[in-house]
Amino acid sequence: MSKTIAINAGSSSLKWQLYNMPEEEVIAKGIVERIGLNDSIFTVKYGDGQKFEKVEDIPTHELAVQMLLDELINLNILASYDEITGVGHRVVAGGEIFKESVVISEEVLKKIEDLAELAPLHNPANAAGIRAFKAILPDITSVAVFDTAFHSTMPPVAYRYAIPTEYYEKYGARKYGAHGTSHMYVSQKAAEMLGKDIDEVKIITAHIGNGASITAVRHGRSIDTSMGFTPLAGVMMGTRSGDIDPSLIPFLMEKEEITDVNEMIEVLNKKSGLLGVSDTSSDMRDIIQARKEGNEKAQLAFEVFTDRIRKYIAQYFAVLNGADAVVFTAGIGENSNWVRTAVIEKMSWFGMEIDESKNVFGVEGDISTPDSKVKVLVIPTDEELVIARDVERLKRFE
Ligand SMILES: Nc1ncnc2c1ncn2[C@@H]1O[C@H](COP(=O)(O)OP(=O)(O)O)[C@@H](O)[C@H]1O
Ligand SMILES: CC(=O)OP(=O)(O)O
Ligand SMILES: [Mg+2]
Repeated sequence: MSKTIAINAGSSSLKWQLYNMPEEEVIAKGIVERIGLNDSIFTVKYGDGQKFEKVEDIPTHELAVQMLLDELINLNILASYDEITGVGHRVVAGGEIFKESVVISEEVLKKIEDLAELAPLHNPANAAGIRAFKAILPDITSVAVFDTAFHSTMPPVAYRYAIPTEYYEKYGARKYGAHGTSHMYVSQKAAEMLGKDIDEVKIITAHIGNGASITAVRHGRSIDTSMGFTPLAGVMMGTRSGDIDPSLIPFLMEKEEITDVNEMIEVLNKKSGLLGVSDTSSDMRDIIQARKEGNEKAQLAFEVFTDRIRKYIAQYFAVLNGADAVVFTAGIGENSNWVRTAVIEKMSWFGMEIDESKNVFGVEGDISTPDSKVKVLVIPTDEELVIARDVERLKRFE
């Protein structure tokens, strides 16, 4: 038996799970939130229901990794680091270079860092996590699992932008998508739930967390997805605008006297979305609470958010020429019956109807009525498990 750790480093968080493999038994898991801000929150769950939490400033991903490795020993989860034989890291952008998971060499790591332009909020954090692990555990199998890999099957008709061809050819200016590990995992689960072979079904997957994207899946492959060249495009998110008219960028820069375009992109990445429209919060739980209290901006933010998701789902009915199921996953998709209802209730023409008695907090599985032609499914995602499986698979080739 060997232990494998899966690391999912986000722009401001680091989620991890430690497994006994190949049994896929979770030994411990944790999350470090608010990295780079004050009062970062460090949580570990282990044993039979034990929990460890501390709140202190954690300025970097390196420190977060160092702390989690220290606590594995301090909390007696591990007797020694020798028990860990593999680590898998989520990497958001793999560009056109990485179409599947790879063992991380120095050259691979350099390329991941070079791909930061395609995921400015994510790849630098992913690379920092990799470097921090390499420094402490240099000899274990280290694998990168790319968010973009599942989308590498998209046809040119989906991934090309209507801009001069030379920009695609010279710079790879195209759609890459993200959250692929999650879209793959939940679409496979959906086929199982429908009792059908993945090859026979058409599925629309809605990964709605702090970052959010919608994907059209046919024959188990991604054929279109809402995120673009970077994870800024597509539906509205917690702090990201999603699709906007690009002409707004120079217009707003002039009006606001912003001279650096990166500053403008930062506004679209970090000050927009739910936060920007509501002027209240980027967190859906706060938005739902505020709208209940009559906050009109929060109400509008909620409506724009669900409107954009509905429109992308509708688009993908056209791309797939129909679908067997729509899947909701990730923090909001799994937990918010309000969002699911708001998205689906205006889509009865598409053959979807939610059974509200099933659409409750904590539900998993089919939430549609028996008459609903297209099934509406809630499926918890598990990016960490897919990562751990890839480490196990690639270990054999080391
Ligand atoms: N019970 C809930 N109701 C509504 N939204 C929720 C609930 N629990 C979590 N969320 C939302 O999920 C989002 C975070 O999702 P998550 O998938 O963890 O994001 P990420 O991985 O991108 O950091 C937040 O907007 C949070 O408010
Ligand atoms: C790519 C992306 O948006 O990831 P996350 O949802 O973890 O921010
Ligand atoms: Mg996520």
